[in-house]
Amino acid sequence: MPSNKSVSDARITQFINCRILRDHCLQREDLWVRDGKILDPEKLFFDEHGYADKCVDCEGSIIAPGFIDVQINGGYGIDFSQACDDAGSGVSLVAKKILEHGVTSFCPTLVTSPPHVYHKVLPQVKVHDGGAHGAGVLGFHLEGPFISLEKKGAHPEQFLRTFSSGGLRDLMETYGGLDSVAMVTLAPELDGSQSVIRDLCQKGITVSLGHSVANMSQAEEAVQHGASFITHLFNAMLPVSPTNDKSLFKDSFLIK
Ligand SMILES: CC(=O)N[C@@H]1[C@@H](O)[C@H](O)[C@@H](COP(=O)(O)O)O[C@@H]1O
Repeated sequence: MPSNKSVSDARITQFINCRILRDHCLQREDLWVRDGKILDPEKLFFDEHGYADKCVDCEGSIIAPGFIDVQINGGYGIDFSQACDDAGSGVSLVAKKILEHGVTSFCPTLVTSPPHVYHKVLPQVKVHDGGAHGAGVLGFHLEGPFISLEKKGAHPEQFLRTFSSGGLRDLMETYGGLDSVAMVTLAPELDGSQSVIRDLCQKGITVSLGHSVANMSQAEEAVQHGASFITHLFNAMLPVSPTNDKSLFKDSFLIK
């Protein structure tokens, strides 16, 4: 019997023989979907008197939300931070491969690089949805170059920058544009960073704090200006200890 057309014309799919994550464990249950939305079977049967139009046998597979990878620098022989002519193909290859590992969307990430790398790579990749062809691209994650010299970690020192031209101008000179950018990692203790955080957030770009020697009040101010993420927590920031009230780490609780 088909779905109840008086409620909706959209077809209903029933996934059977699958395991779904509920209450912290995998449970054998059917899953009902209409128009991309999971349905409550009780409402479907008793209120709507609806039934599935299509049945899919999952043969014991797990149905779970996809992973979102917000920091991936490349893979499968591709380095996103290379200024090449076919950056789009590199991103597409990685998008296809990571789908096999359950990643359904991601942010191709560039480490601290000279301006010509951003100018070359960023325009070649557009934000797009995922599908059977590969994971969706949420936009670039630009990790640096506005980070702390002291906590540069593996990032090349010669390309680090400060907001010496006032903020937004430094961003534009360095990155060339922000159209395909989803996230920027920066150190909030750099002069001018607070207005940059506000400007980025107003453009819908997520600001992540990292590679930083920020103290508590600098991190707190960054959160107030819109920062909402921390890049590789514990790594490349001041250490935390019972007597150290300076670490950015303590502010991760505020961000949460
Ligand atoms: C503490 C530190 O410096 N961490 C960096 C990280 O910021 C960077 O994203 C990654 C790139 O790795 P890749 O160059 O091998 O892709 O390298 C290191 O893990």
